[in-house]
Amino acid sequence: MIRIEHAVKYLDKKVVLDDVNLEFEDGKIYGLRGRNGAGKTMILRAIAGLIHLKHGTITIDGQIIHQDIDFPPELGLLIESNNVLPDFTLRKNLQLLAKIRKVATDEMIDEAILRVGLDPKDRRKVRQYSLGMKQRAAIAQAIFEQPKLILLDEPTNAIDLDGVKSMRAIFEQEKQRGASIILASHNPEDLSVLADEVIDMAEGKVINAQ
Ligand SMILES: Nc1ncnc2c1ncn2[C@@H]1O[C@H](COP(=O)(O)OP(=O)(O)OP(=O)(O)O)[C@@H](O)[C@H]1O
Repeated sequence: MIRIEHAVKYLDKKVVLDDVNLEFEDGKIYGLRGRNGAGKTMILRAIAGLIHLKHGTITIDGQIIHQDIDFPPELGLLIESNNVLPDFTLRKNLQLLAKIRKVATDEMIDEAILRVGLDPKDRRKVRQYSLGMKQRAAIAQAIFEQPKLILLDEPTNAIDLDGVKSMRAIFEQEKQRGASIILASHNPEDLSVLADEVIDMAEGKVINAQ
């Protein structure tokens, strides 16, 4: 369970999170909707522990971010800029990350790469991938350790039509596995097909009551 209480964040003297209060139950998919600049990415960054709030708290299973823990303990993350290292193969990327938490085996890594429609034996560096392949690689990175919480910012961007369907199927399977997913999307179908609950945001505020 994730609880955001009175979250306030300023950037360049502008309020980007304005007294946000939200609760996310385990095992559900939540969609964040809103115009460019509404604060969707900021919410994801805050839950991931990537920004410090001016006021308020974010509690993950009873532990407060930046007080009890630095980051959510089991996190899969795909936020905006692609953070897959471009000068390694995707397999090497995931193997390097796997050394940190030591939960993912080589089999889990290969399975994640196959699930997103890429080839674990591909010798190309991620730099040489197409835009859509890079996005698939980022999805593989977000899911390969079977995390409890998955945060996805525009996960289906740049992915072809068939690919979008299979990525949505992956997110559904992750939910069935027990993961909680919070995704920001401008794709209405991502939200209508996937989300158990949609949260509307505008100007740093949540505008629909939960
Ligand atoms: N590095 C930054 N410095 C200053 N302001 C920022 C920075 N990053 C984001 N902002 C501001 O924070 C606000 C919320 O941005 P955020 O990226 O959360 O929006 P969003 O809802 O994800 O938009 P989009 O749909 O375009 O991805 C915007 O007003 C944006 O200008």
